[in-house]
Amino acid sequence: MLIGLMLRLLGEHRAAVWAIIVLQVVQTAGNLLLPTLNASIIDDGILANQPGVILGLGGWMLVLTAVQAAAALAAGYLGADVAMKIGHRLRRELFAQVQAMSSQEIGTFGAPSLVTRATNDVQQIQTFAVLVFTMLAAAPVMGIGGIILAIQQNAALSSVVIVIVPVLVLIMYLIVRRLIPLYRQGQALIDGITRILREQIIGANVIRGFVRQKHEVARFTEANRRLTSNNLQSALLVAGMLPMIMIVVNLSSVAVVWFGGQLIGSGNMEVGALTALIAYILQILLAIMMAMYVFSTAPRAAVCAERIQAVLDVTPALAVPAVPGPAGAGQAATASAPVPTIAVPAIAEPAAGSGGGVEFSHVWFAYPGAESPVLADISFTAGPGTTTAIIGATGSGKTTLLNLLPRFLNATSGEIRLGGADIRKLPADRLRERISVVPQHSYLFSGTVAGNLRMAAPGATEDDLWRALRLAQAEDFVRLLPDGLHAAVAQGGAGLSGGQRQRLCIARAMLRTADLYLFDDSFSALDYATEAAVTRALEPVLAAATVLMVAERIPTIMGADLILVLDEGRLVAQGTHTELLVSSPTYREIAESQLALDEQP
Ligand SMILES: Nc1ncnc2c1ncn2[C@@H]1O[C@H](COP(=O)(O)OP(=O)(O)OP(=O)(O)O)[C@@H](O)[C@H]1O
Repeated sequence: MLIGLMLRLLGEHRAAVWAIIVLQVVQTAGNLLLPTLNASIIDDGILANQPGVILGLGGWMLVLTAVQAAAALAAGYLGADVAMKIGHRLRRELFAQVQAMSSQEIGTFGAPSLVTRATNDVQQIQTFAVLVFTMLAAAPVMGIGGIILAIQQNAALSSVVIVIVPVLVLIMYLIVRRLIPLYRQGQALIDGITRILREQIIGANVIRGFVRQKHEVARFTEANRRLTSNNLQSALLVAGMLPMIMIVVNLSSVAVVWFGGQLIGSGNMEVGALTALIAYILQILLAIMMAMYVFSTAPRAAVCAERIQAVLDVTPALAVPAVPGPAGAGQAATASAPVPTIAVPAIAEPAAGSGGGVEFSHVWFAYPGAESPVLADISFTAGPGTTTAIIGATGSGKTTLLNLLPRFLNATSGEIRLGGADIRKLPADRLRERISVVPQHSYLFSGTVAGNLRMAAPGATEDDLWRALRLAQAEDFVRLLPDGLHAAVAQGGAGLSGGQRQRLCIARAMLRTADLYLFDDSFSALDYATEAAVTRALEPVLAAATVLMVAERIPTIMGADLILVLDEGRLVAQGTHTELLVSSPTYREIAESQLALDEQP
């Protein structure tokens, strides 16, 4: 997985990667030549009393060192540059993928894990790439070159390497085998701690309100302890590797000096040759250590690569297939739901000027892994220029039904038509351009009031923005903000009241001229008078469009052309207010209970 991912990412940096390899070869070759020059200085210069040789070879050593330093610098710079670009690309790919994923798909990973994958995991891959460029590229040249040059100095003494290498490889194998599960567990623990932190920051007031600080501190402390313990275990293993290697390396140096000393004593070896041989053996061992270090970090990078690839491998269920497959393609998880599925027709252009009439025909929907469908066999028609209200108990599937239209969720079976065209045949963006949504939870983004409104219509003028604010009864409070349209809005709209946020969301939706407007309980935070003012203002603007609105309050919906009554995912009745009062016991029950509440003193 790691190799596959790296090869794919390095594809567009081939020239830079080759340059890094060449530069590493140059700098390592320089490293390898230095002991031979040094041996010549000792044997042919110092011992032979030849100052000219010492100066000449010393000069070459200086030149070589300069070249080596320049190559190392250039390789380091290029390596870091390519690694950062890999990280940049991975983050971009992950971001685009998360944008394309449906809420169910995001839910399977969890938002905190996706954040860790796009930050920490990418960082691990980046760090690994730097190590590969700096160490792994140099290690083979250094190791193989060192062996050749060591044998050249003395073949018999060089055989010490044959003993050491398997010992070092065994040490590395044992440690890496233990590291892999630890790193895998470590990344999951980071996900966990991110999730707890996120919940505690977002839900700070709930925690304080229920005086649960102690419990939350204990929860965080436990997660923190487990992460620390995991990190300590892996750090200890990596740290323990170095002394073990050093023991093996030092013992081998002692052996070389011992046997080399005897060879010099018997006149079978020069002093310079022994110094060079020791230097080469150290270089061979250094090469092995570098490779071992890279391999000891590889398991963490491999785990991260696996986690990143798992996200990238998701085929977003909402992506419009080039050649459409069966319903729910890319939505494998829904296959287990006990609902029928049908084939998707081929992509076709929607009928031009067909308006925004909505038609549901035997639509079913089940969340992935759910035992029973949330929506069952829903059929209704909402003509252009009409308002259709959806009412039902909490959890009856109202939001789910609305979410099917812009394909935030894909129907498991059945057909939904907008303006006569099957919505699965339309590219998601084109479909969504025809729809304007006021979501149940009024979410605003960090920026300004104008920036938030222009999400719906980037080209809107300030006059347009004020007009939309006026429709949503939001003009007055925005005028009172210190910078008006340019007042800062915090993430999520913190700093604004629920009603203010809701009115800004309504204004945002009103900026878009759409065929279909979806209001999901969009007046719930408004008082009766404001709600009545908003609906009055919206009426002429929405006259030609199709409006689908979820609402809890009977007065909000009683003027609707069609009211759908949902009960546990089933459409139990449809009609106008007057019709339903007669024909639907469920509707009558809702109406009577609200009336009773309203009449209470
Ligand atoms: N992401 C999800 N995964 C699994 N089940 C879900 C998910 N979202 C909602 N549900 C379930 O689907 C059912 C319908 O939810 P939905 O939000 O559509 O109801 P609703 O009628 O809009 O409720 P409310 O009036 O409380 O907003 C509920 O039983 C809920 O538990």
